[in-house]
Amino acid sequence: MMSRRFPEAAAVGVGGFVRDDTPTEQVDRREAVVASLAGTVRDLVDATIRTTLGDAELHRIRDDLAAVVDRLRAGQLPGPAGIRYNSERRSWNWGNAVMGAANALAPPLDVVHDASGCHADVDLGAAYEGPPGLVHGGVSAMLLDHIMGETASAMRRTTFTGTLTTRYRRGTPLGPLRLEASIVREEGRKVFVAGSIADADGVTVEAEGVFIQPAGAPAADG
Ligand SMILES: CCCCCCCC/C=C\CCCCCCCC(=O)SCCNC(=O)CCNC(=O)[C@H](O)C(C)(C)COP(=O)(O)OP(=O)(O)OC[C@H]1O[C@@H](n2cnc3c(N)ncnc32)[C@H](O)[C@@H]1OP(=O)(O)O
Repeated sequence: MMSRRFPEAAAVGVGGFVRDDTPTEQVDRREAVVASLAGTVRDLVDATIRTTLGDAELHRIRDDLAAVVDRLRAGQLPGPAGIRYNSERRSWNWGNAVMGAANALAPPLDVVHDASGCHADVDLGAAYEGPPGLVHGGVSAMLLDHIMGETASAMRRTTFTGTLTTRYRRGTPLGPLRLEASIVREEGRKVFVAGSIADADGVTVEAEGVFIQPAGAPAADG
């Protein structure tokens, strides 16, 4: 498996874009496997939060899980997963906090690029609670940061969050939610993006963000 820095990443001084010539079909197969594992770990997180079992049983379960962790540790990357891509332009970032297929902490967000920007439908459970029954404000900001960042990047350029402003109009209930984002305008290396989270009754959080193409990164249309 060949590995070298993505030239654009080197230009902007950011590591972690790694060329990886695993064929797409093999990447897809592996992604399904790690996503299935992460799905079960996500169930584990939810089950752990909501368990009412007694202390002795929880100690036994903890020991069983510690043994599972040891099995996973038998083969590990030396650091975080980063973003990998192959010559067919298939890229994968399985550790990403918001959409990483292998990351049980990620809801995960399945972002769809559409004509006006991006949207995603997500169903947030007990692990994302802040106020009782409501989504943690930091989680809302994290999900918006991601979908707005993907919108700014538009699958063709690197942008980083410069400023993200969120307005929490009312509590966001746990359960099914819709995220949307679109580009408002661009000024040089700055991309201004609007985003929102909505439940069945309408918008709960609005956001504005300035996403910046780092100096040295290729021009928007380059
Ligand atoms: C070949 C294609 C490849 C495509 C690859 C696509 C990959 C897509 C993959 C997956 C999508 C994932 C989506 C991710 C979503 C999540 C995003 C995050 O979580 S990002 C992590 C959090 N953010 C940071 O850690 C940034 C840390 N900050 C910085 O790195 C710098 O401060 C940076 C880049 C933001 C600005 O640095 P400077 O050196 O470029 O900035 P200066 O030259 O001083 O300013 C340029 C302009 O920007 C304004 N500016 C600078 N900083 C600003 C800020 N913080 N807020 C607002 N404006 C700012 C300035 O006023 C200036 O504007 P004037 O040109 O004068 O009009």
